[in-house]
Amino acid sequence: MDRILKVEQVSKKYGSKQALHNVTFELGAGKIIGLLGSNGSGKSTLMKLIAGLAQPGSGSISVLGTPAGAESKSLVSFMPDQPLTEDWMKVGDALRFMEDFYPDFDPAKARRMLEFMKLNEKDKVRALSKGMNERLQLTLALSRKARLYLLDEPIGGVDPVARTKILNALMEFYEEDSTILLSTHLVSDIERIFDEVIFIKEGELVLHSDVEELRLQRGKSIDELFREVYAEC
Ligand SMILES: Nc1ncnc2c1ncn2[C@@H]1O[C@H](COP(=O)(O)OP(=O)(O)OP(=O)(O)O)[C@@H](O)[C@H]1O
Repeated sequence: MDRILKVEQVSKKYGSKQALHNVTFELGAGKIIGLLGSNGSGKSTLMKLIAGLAQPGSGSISVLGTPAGAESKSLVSFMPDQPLTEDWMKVGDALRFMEDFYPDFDPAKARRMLEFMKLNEKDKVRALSKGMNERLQLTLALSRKARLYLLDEPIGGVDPVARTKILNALMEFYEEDSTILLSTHLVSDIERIFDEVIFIKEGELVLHSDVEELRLQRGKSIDELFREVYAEC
């Protein structure tokens, strides 16, 4: 396996709250992986650690052999659950900001994505609906040339039609030798795009599997399995 990400025995506490406990997994190249878990299970914390924006209490994370942190930032594009943009910006300003900040930002790809997303460079960011804003954030994150894309709840608060549009954009603009780790708790709408899934529950990894194998072994959809695992959450 061409390994992109290695997470080894990672734990993280906030005060006395154990947000992650002994999480270990590896991801290969060219895959879309669903990071699935109910609210508060530790998905965003794990994403931030992989992005190098916070440090684990113990354990280690590396991206293509480089420890997560300042040096791995050129390999990882992160779409956090909070927008990357400022309210005063127009969509075009957001593109220019990304271009100034990230040498690997591809403005031509961003413009193609904007067109697909039906966004206009003259649109004001603060006037965008939640769904349109998520389309913009996804455009910004996917227009960098990274090896690993971390998308934290990219379909969080939007209706099913907008979700389909966002997922179609993901499939259309995804670079096939890169890896996407996408967190969500809205499993049924999105499971069709996953090659692998990771289930995280109360800070612990409870399952990491290839989606086809899982469907064959258990004879259930990922959504059905998700509902079983998180039934009491
Ligand atoms: N900065 C923080 N300070 C204290 N506790 C935190 C902090 N960030 C997260 N937590 C706690 O850590 C646990 C994991 O939170 P996290 O945001 O990683 O979960 P999540 O799976 O992303 O949840 P959601 O789906 O609701 O976004 C939760 O119990 C949360 O309350």
